[in-house]
Amino acid sequence: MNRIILASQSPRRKELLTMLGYDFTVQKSDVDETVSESMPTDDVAVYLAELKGEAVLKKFPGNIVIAADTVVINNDSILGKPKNEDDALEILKTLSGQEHKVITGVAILTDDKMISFSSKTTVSFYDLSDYEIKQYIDSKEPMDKAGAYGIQGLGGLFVKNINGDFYSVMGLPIAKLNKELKRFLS
Ligand SMILES: Cc1cn([C@H]2C[C@H](O)[C@@H](COP(=O)(O)OP(=O)(O)OP(=O)(O)O)O2)c(=O)[nH]c1=O
Repeated sequence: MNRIILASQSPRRKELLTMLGYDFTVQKSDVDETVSESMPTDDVAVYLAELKGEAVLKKFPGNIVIAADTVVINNDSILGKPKNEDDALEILKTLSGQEHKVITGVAILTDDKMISFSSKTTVSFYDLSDYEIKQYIDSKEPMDKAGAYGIQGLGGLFVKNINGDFYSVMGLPIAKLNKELKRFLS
């Protein structure tokens, strides 16, 4: 059966794929997201999206799988999800007053073909006081998000400028995905 499966546990990705109007189910991928330090940081998101997609397709062959990964890159280092509140504080201090990159990689695959692409956005933050950061961490919003913030939530108050696709920062570049998915399915 050619059904669409979103290989993601992210509620944001589910919400965003719903906007495209396709029927789909959700399966989480459970892959080890450790990557080699020698991999160029700009390639990591696509690599992980492919890995997640392949893991889910292996369990559910014969379907169309969509997977994604979002990374925040600051001075060529990847800032993942915070391990704890102290880590969130460190990450947000690093992003304060600076410009960083957010790359979301997407893979679409079936048994016999796979396409992947990425969407890069530049985000700059206002200067953040320690008090503002601590208040934000108290909201718990940063804890399950790359770079310890959510542009779609209270984290949006930190954003001075964004150059690229808002939805890609949130986890899924829906306009590009819409075009690529149509092409993939035709
Ligand atoms: C920068 C940023 C990230 N995020 C989220 C998107 C992703 O869910 C998360 C990055 O982690 P990911 O590893 O890309 O995704 P995930 O673990 O949440 O879900 P899965 O691997 O099962 O698909 O950070 C936001 O929601 N808003 C933001 O502004």
